[in-house]
Amino acid sequence: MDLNVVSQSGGCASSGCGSSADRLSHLPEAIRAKVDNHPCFSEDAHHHYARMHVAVAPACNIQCHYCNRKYDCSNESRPGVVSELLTPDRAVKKVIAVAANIPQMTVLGIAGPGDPLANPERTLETFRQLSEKAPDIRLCVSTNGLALPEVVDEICKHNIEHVTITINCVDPDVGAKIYPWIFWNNRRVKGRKAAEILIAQQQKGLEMLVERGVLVKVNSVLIPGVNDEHLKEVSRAVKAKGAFLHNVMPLIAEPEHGTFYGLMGQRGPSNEELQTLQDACAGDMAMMRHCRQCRADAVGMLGEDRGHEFTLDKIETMEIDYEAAMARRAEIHAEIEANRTAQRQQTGEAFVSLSSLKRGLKTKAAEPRPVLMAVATTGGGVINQHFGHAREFLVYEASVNDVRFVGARKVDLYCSGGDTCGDAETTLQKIIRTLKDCEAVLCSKIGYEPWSQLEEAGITPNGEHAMEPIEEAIAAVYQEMVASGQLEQAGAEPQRLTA
Ligand SMILES: C[S@@+](CC[C@H](N)C(=O)[O-])C[C@H]1O[C@@H](n2cnc3c(N)ncnc32)[C@H](O)[C@@H]1O
Ligand code: SF4
Repeated sequence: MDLNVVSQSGGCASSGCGSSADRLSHLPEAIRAKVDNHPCFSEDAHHHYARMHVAVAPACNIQCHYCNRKYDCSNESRPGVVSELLTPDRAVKKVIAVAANIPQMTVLGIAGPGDPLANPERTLETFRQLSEKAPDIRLCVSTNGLALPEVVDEICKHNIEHVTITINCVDPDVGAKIYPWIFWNNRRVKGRKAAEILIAQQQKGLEMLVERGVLVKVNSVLIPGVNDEHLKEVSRAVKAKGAFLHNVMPLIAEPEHGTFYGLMGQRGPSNEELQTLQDACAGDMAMMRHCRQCRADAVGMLGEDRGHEFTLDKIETMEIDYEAAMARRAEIHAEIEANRTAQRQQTGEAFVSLSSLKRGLKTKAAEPRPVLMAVATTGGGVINQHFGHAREFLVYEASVNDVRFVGARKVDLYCSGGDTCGDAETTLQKIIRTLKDCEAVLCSKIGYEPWSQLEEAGITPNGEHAMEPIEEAIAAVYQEMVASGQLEQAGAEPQRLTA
């Protein structure tokens, strides 16, 4: 997570080399303690800790042109999608079962499938029971913000320290193109007026939460041609009000989802468009780039879904002693933290080496160009996944200044056995297209076929850094590339590493 600029923390500004874990160290202790093991609020934490959502909130008080909660597919990971709705009692049972079986699970979020605050009794009852029965789990909630100001105090009563508000605009003319209606004071309000009310409530809710010391993440859906340029203004506005993090997410719009945008042929942004906008907003605001746009009943590490292991029939049969589970969880968290410290030290050494490379450059123009590299990992902050088993690749940008995470890219599984058969493009070709702007792919192992096709496409496969911390491995590969002279920029003085 790029935390070079952090507003709610009191305005920390750092620059120069530093791993994502190190960047957390610039935060005031009280804030670091809140995000350090929160996979959605800290990029570094998402390598080590898991989250879950419980689907207790079916209704919504507004309509967004990109949302249709009726369309469900159990194989699909997308916001608003769920397999089964839960009562608060059942949700609590499920959370306890998951926490006992997945000790890395530190966060329980309520994010739908509708709006949690349009279902206040169900949402608050779930939080009330959990804060009593599972006090070691962080609670958070995700909302469109319409009902937020009225429930802020109630939320704070349940010890909720993290809230996400979806803010797609601060201009009602833009809002009128995203929201056809809201339900407000027992009637339906449409068009510009609806957007005006929604925006005012969101901004008021944000201010109230910040005043009470709650960390606020703002989600914005990037809708090309509708709010793309406008999101920079949104970023500035929410930063000024004290938001902690801005998460610009790509619109998902397929005709078969039955949404207005899907049916109208509205497209989502490309990876490049998303990254360009995130970079443009980053000057003003700390950006989240590791969001996986989870289902409203997701369970596990970000990017994975273990919900099928915890269906109602399965949890009914589980006998859990949560006192004992809490002790075990604490032990495992201590192990995770010991590993993170060791990784931080290793990565720190690689960054010292990058810094000396930068100092050795004669001029700015002589700097080797930055490159993108993709990584296959199952978590733990290390390169530990076979190329063929990856369902997503994490993409990092390496330069002489830094190694920074820029995003996760989903792919179809290469080793699924059902590749070519009649498709115009094979699974491997699709993966290569997804990674076409990357210079290298780092994984634990890779087969002969993908190796040769990646090379042919100009992407260097690399299996030499298995089990190494990700950022350390990337820094090492980058330095090898610089040493070989392959990253020299046109017109710049040639640079060679001597060591
Ligand atoms: C399903 S919503 C639930 C919480 C709440 N109702 C809200 O909208 O903030 C979770 C997040 O997914 C986003 N989302 C929903 N449908 C989406 C889509 N088709 N494309 C991109 N983001 C979407 C929402 O904007 C929101 O930020
Ligand atoms: S506010 Fe959330 S649940 Fe409601 S329509 Fe929009 S995305 Fe869907």
